[in-house]
Amino acid sequence: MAVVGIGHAIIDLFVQAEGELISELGLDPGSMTLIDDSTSREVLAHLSVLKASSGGSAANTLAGVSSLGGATYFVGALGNDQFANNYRDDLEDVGIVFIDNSLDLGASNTGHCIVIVTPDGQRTMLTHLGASIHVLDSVPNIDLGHDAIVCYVEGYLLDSPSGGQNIEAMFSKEIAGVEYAFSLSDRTLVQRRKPQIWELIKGGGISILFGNEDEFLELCDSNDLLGAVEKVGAYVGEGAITLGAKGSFVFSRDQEPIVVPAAQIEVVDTTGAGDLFAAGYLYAREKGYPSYERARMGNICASEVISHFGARPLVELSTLVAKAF
Ligand SMILES: Nc1ncnc2c1ncn2[C@@H]1O[C@H](COP(=O)(O)OP(=O)(O)OP(=O)(O)O)[C@@H](O)[C@H]1O
Ligand SMILES: O=C(O)C(=O)C[C@H](O)[C@H](O)CO
Repeated sequence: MAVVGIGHAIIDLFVQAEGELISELGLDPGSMTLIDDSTSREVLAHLSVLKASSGGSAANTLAGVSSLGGATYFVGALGNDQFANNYRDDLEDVGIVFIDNSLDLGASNTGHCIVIVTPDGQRTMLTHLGASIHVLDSVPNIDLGHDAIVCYVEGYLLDSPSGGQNIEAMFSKEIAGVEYAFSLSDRTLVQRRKPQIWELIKGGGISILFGNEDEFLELCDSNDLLGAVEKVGAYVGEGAITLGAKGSFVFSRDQEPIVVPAAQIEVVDTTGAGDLFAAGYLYAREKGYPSYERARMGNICASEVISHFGARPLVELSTLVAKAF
């Protein structure tokens, strides 16, 4: 069994700032906004970077699965710069096999994300996709010789040129032993790409759907989470909705939805919370645990990543979860 993640390969540049900066920049707190290179330079000229590290939503999830002990592959696209070398090294260091799916042979910069963390631990992101947008230039081969594969696709990819089309092509092609998981990624992304997301959902190729409460409500144009779950559950067998400090909510065809409380933790930086939740959930699922335990492992993994700056775990998650399982 292995987890294959497909996502934007992004270097995260963390800065700390007061909430006023978010309003000065005209941003929606907690959201991800796409920016071009020159805007990125302008913003960075006024800020000091506290920490630069490898990120990207799906890759963060794989770092979590790998730290729990699972086999992982990352399909992405990097530029021709030092950031690309660092990114490759970081993947290798945590045991993730990199599959470069780019058809772009020209020199370009690796994608980066300015992650602004405010005193409440909330993160707001400005992303310059750079070379990462080439990840779905073609439909990747994810048939990697394992008897079972969960292929985890981040919703952010719908912002890449052939993203929607090639995700649909992947989801509609049945491969023995392969299941697809999809993450809604960001409320504003759901707003931008709603018809495309519904097409993917209604196509029936998604086995597991991840997202936070705002993303699910936005997707269903609703204020009622149970109603949203019913709507989505008609097409998707299983899903997990993260609820921030309230924990997570899991649903599946076989049982009533359940809420699983969050770990008690001092929040420093919420970047990667949803990504690491997905890591714990997928690993527990791979190990055959029932829904409640999948979400409980997700909550524990998320609690580690939000207790420090950065979107990747700083401790071995296998050791951390061993205390609770
Ligand atoms: N304040 C908190 N206390 C404890 N756990 C938390 C807290 N905030 C988040 N978590 C954990 O992280 C998980 C994901 O959080 P959240 O619902 O905020 O996801 P998200 O919005 O996708 O996060 P992000 O987009 O920052 O990755 C929650 O299900 C919970 O387990
Ligand atoms: O915090 C999140 O929701 C993330 O998905 C993390 C970022 O997308 C990622 O690290 C940016 O590179």
